[in-house]
Amino acid sequence: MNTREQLAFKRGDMIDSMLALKNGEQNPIYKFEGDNLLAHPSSFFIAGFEATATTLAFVLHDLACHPEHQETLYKEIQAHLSGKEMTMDSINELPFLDCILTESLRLHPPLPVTDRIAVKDYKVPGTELIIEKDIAVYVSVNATNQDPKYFSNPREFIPLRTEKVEDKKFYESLAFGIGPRSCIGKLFT
Ligand code: HEM
Repeated sequence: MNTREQLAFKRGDMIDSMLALKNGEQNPIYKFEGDNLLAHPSSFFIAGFEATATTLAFVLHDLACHPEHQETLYKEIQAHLSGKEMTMDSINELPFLDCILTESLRLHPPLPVTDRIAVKDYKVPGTELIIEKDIAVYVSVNATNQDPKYFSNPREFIPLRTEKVEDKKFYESLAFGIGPRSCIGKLFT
């Protein structure tokens, strides 16, 4: 960041955004400087790197176990990308690749547990269980992603799933979490 600032060189990337926050008007409660500033790119790196690497490893594993899907994906890539520059937009036009990633993430979520803190007392419907305010709640992503209520043959790798979105409580799966604190990087992936 110091080097970028000294060279006054802009790339429109995250470092530029961090410098804009550092040099902009500061909120006295949370100042974008020192460790506070450093924490943001660090959390992006930590949150993004391992999860992406694990996802890719499992996608390759699933494709190796299912050569028929590997062949379909290969043909899709050839048809759309052969002889063209590979860009974010062109990669986003590969629907079967999306299905492969989504299904692999459903079966092998790199973060198999997500957590929240109850903001108020909550009675779990249909039970006598009360989750009290301030209690940490851990949600098993694997249990939801492999629940036969939402996914037929849940342990099978089926990229072209036919469940209707309206029949499911969750669109796709919980691999990127859910709600306002869901994964900020999911659109990059
Ligand atoms: C396939 C790759 C990835 C998977 C499966 C994944 C999964 C997740 C999950 C499950 C969460 C917790 C969400 C929740 O509790 O509801 C999360 C949070 C987060 N992820 Fe990812 N992630 C991936 C890639 C990335 C990348 C590439 C970045 C950064 C560029 C990133 C940055 C973050 C950050 C900053 C959070 C915390 C969000 C918050 O607390 O508001 N992730 N991710």
